[in-house]
Amino acid sequence: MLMVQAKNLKKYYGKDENLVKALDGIDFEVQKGEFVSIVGTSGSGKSTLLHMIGGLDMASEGSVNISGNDIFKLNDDELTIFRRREIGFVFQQFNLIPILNVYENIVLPIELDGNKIDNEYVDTVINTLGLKDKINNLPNNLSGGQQQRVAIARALATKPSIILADEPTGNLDSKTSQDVVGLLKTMSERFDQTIVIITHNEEIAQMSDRIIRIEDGKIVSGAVSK
Ligand SMILES: Nc1ncnc2c1ncn2[C@@H]1O[C@H](COP(=O)(O)OP(=O)(O)OP(=O)(O)O)[C@@H](O)[C@H]1O
Repeated sequence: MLMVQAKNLKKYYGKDENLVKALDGIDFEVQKGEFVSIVGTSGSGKSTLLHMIGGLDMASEGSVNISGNDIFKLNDDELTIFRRREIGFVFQQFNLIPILNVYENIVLPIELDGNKIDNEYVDTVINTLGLKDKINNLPNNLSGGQQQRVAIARALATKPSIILADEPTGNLDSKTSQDVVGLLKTMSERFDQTIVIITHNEEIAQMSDRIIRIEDGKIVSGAVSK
């Protein structure tokens, strides 16, 4: 089942002599349950691409369809709700709420959406990520790897169509990075969760099901699954 489809996606910044073609005609697809990495050198357009797929910024041209929704056709309010329900974000800086404990951080997006917590599912996520004995801790009392695992649990909590992770291992040492990405892979397999990560790190990328390579705003390989 097709989960993400980008068509002729372009993002231009500035104009005339200052024109930057951050994305210059991108086409790709991600199937449900795939764990895909997007790899490219600094400035190649990775973050811009992730922001487009996540509905955080508008494209100059082209379309992004997520789980049957043409996201650039949604108005601001619809897009806000769509993001909250259908997209789980994971960032390099974890972005946990310091005054909430681990459990409260994880279930916050469910509560913000006014939904009932599926305790069995949330417990399974917490256990699989090895966070069971940490649920009452505040984020500041956790290691970086543990904090990122909480951010992953929070992203999974609403059962989104897709998880988008922007350099999720950027603040972690290499052993912890491999552990965290290994857990993302497990989550993808166990819950048939679609996951797209951006990474500079070739070793991390090799752990994914497919690598999309981007250069100068264009995809050079891996645009569709084999
Ligand atoms: N808001 C902006 N205004 C102008 N140019 C921008 C803006 N955001 C990004 N760019 C330019 O677009 C290009 C792609 O940037 P982007 O951040 O997507 O690359 P990246 O591959 O994620 O880089 P990095 O790995 O360093 O984060 C770069 O040339 C960048 O300078």
